[in-house]
Amino acid sequence: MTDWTDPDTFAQALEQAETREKGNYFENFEEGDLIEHDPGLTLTRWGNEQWMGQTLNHDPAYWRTDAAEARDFDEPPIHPDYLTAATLGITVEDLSEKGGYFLGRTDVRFPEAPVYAGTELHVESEVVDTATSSSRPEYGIVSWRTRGKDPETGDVLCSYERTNMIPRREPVATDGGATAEEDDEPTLPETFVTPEGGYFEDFVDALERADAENAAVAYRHERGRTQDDVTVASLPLATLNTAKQHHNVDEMADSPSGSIVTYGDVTRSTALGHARSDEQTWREVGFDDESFHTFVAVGDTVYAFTRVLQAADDASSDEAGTVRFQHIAFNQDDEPVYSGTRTAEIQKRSN
Ligand SMILES: C/C(=C\C(=O)O)C(=O)SCCNC(=O)CCNC(=O)[C@H](O)C(C)(C)COP(=O)(O)OP(=O)(O)OC[C@H]1O[C@@H](n2cnc3c(N)ncnc32)[C@H](O)[C@@H]1OP(=O)(O)O
Repeated sequence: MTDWTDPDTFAQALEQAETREKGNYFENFEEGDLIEHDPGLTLTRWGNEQWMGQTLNHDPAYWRTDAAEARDFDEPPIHPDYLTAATLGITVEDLSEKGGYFLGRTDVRFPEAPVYAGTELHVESEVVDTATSSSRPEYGIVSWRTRGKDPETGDVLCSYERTNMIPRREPVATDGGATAEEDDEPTLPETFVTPEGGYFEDFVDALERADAENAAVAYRHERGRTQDDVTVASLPLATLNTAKQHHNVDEMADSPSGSIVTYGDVTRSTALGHARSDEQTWREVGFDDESFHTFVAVGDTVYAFTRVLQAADDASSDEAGTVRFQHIAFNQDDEPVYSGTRTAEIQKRSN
């Protein structure tokens, strides 16, 4: 009788067998398609704390009841970074498990009301754009509008538009992409101003000083977080993110990165954690123009750099003001790995 586990026999069996594939190719997506994602998860306090702890998001309002109550929360809520990562993680099986790269995201928005542990997350996505990648014939570029909902109330808890490169079943002829233009000389302001503290007034004051001196409010944060198996593989899996980029070393050996890479939401949340450690965050409003510039892998260290763009006294609470930042995550070689703008309400000093 044939022993199917004999190595030579089994090698032949593998050659003959068809693979039951996962995920979708570029050709499977058509503008207007609405996809309801089967996976869903209950946002737990454990998942929240695991995410926040590993990404150095230590805002006490998300950890301690008294600090939560001081911010008008009933209890420590689910952190917006974990909510965003879970909303995206659930979509990967349908949208991007086939491979390709998470290029960017914009219009990330949260409602004013906090989300609490115990909420079940249901997620749907709509294909909003499909485009040819002129530089990479084996890929197309797909954008989706995704909404994470509380099925009990129907409330949208997190929404955004995300863009990925997605492998094509059949490569197409392309024009090879535009040739890179010569970069202009960088024209950075001569002076960088650093806020003296982390309250709203400190950002307003820094912007006023920068305006008077024709300078920028820009500074780096000291903390760094080296990527390890937990951040690269465990955190995305905990959000049901099935992208092989994060947990299949064997498959990734032949990819441009050569190995598994950090989930984009871990990279950005880590950089944001560093930035938030130097401010008095009141509430996250949203994120725009997020881009992932290059891979982050096990052994790389994620640092953060912040520019303060704008401040306005128009927050949802009298106790805070609104500040718009640009955050840039960078690695140990000073290469930008992520950038995005963030609108957040920052606590006022008087409180
Ligand atoms: C969840 C998840 C995966 C998943 O979801 O399952 C993940 O977490 S995975 C980890 C996080 N992720 C990364 O680690 C990627 C980091 N990144 C890179 O390693 C490089 O970026 C690259 C190798 C991908 C490309 O490298 P590159 O070829 O040199 O890059 P570019 O030429 O800039 O972009 C090529 C084409 O994408 C267009 N393009 C770029 N950005 C945007 C955008 N924001 N919106 C719309 N189109 C965009 C561009 O317009 C060009 O289009 P054309 O092909 O038509 O010219």
